[in-house]
This record gives sequence, structure tokens and C-alpha cells, in this order.
Amino acid sequence: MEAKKAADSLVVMNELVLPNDTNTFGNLMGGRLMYWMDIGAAMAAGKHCNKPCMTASVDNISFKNPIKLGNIVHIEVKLTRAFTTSMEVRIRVWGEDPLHQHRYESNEAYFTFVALDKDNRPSPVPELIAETEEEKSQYKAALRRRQLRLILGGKMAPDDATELKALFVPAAGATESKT
Ligand SMILES: CC(=O)SCCNC(=O)CCNC(=O)[C@H](O)C(C)(C)COP(=O)(O)OP(=O)(O)OC[C@H]1O[C@@H](n2cnc3c(N)ncnc32)[C@H](O)[C@@H]1OP(=O)(O)O
Repeated sequence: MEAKKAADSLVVMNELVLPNDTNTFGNLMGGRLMYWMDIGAAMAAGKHCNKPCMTASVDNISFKNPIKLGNIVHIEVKLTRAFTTSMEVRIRVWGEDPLHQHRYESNEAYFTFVALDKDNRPSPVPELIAETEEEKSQYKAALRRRQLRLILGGKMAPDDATELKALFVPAAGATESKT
């Protein structure tokens, strides 16, 4: 399977916040935003592996600034790393005031998607090529994030999380693992 560039997974989405998308404060509801983030992330994962993909996990999401009614939601999505059958996807969200041409940060999150075969079983994905400095830094850190979420999801023993442990005990992660 041929490796693919991180840049080729880029998805940019824009949505307008309408009354039906807001809470009683007149701001975009978190649940609606997560729905759009999930769709954007699924498109990016699908572009990379060209297979149907399933959301396996969503890392923590903190909402920095509310997005107001009538503002534009700007969502940018790119893969950070592909593993065996799973892919980590980075989603960044800004609000945009179209009248004053002002863009403000809303939030950032990492979702994990798993590619599926025709029987809906996990299926291998191409490797991801990180080219820019930012992509390389995201790629490296993705392994630690993966280990943390697999521990929290009960899918990895803490003792096996070598890169995560190396953050606290440098000698523990002398050789980078693949998992
Ligand atoms: C409930 C909902 O509607 S949520 C929204 C829609 N999503 C879903 O329905 C997903 C429901 N879950 C599933 O179908 C399955 O758990 C799957 C497909 C995600 C994983 O299937 P499993 O049989 O657990 O597969 P398995 O243990 O072999 O893991 C497959 C891959 O998923 C990854 N994975 C499994 N669980 C998680 C998790 N909680 N977080 C991150 N990655 C995970 C594994 O690390 C592995 O990745 P790798 O091949 O790159 O190493």
C-alpha cells in the first residue's frame, strides 16, 4: 500500500451558525460543532485510506471561545499519523465574524478513525508522510497521544506505553516503539 502525504488529507469546511444551531445564549451548541467536526474528520480519514471509516475515539474537547449566531464556523482537518488500521485526525476550529472580517480560535481536538473492510472489520491503511515541521511534530506526538487514549480506553497496559513514560522518565523511551 503506497504511503500518502498528510497534506493530501486536508479538508476545509465552512458552516454558517443559524438559529437552529444555537443554545439559549445565542451561541453555537457544542453538540452541533462536534457533529460537524466528526463529519470533517471522517472525510479526511476517508481521503487517506479510500475505505469506509468509523469514529473509534474522540479526545477531550475544550471550547475556548463561543461562536455566535450569524458567524461562520471554519473547520480545518488533517491527518497527523496513520497506524495499522487506525488514523489520528487533528481538527482545528475557528469562528469568523463576517461583518468585521475577524477570526477567533474556538477549539482543537484529535479524533481516531478506523478503516473497515467489507465485513466491517478493521482494515490496513497507508502510512502517512509528514513533510512540514508542524506535520513532523504532530506525527511524533501522535504516538504519545495514541498510547494515552489506549490506556484510558483499557486497550493498552500502562507499562507498554514507552513514549508516554519517556516524558517523565527519559531513559524509558530510548527506542521508539511502533505501537
Ligand atoms: C457508539 C457510536 O455510535 S460512536 C460513533 C460511531 N463509532 C462506532 O460506532 C464505533 C464502534 N466501535 C467499533 O466498531 C470498534 O470498536 C472499532 C472498529 C472502532 C475497533 O474495533 P476492534 O475490534 O476493537 O478492533 P481492534 O482492537 O483490533 O483495534 C483496531 C484499531 O482500532 C484502534 N482502537 C480500538 N479502540 C480504540 C480507542 N478506544 N481509541 C483509539 N483507537 C482505538 C486500535 O488501536 C487499532 O488500531 P491499529 O490497528 O492502528 O493498531
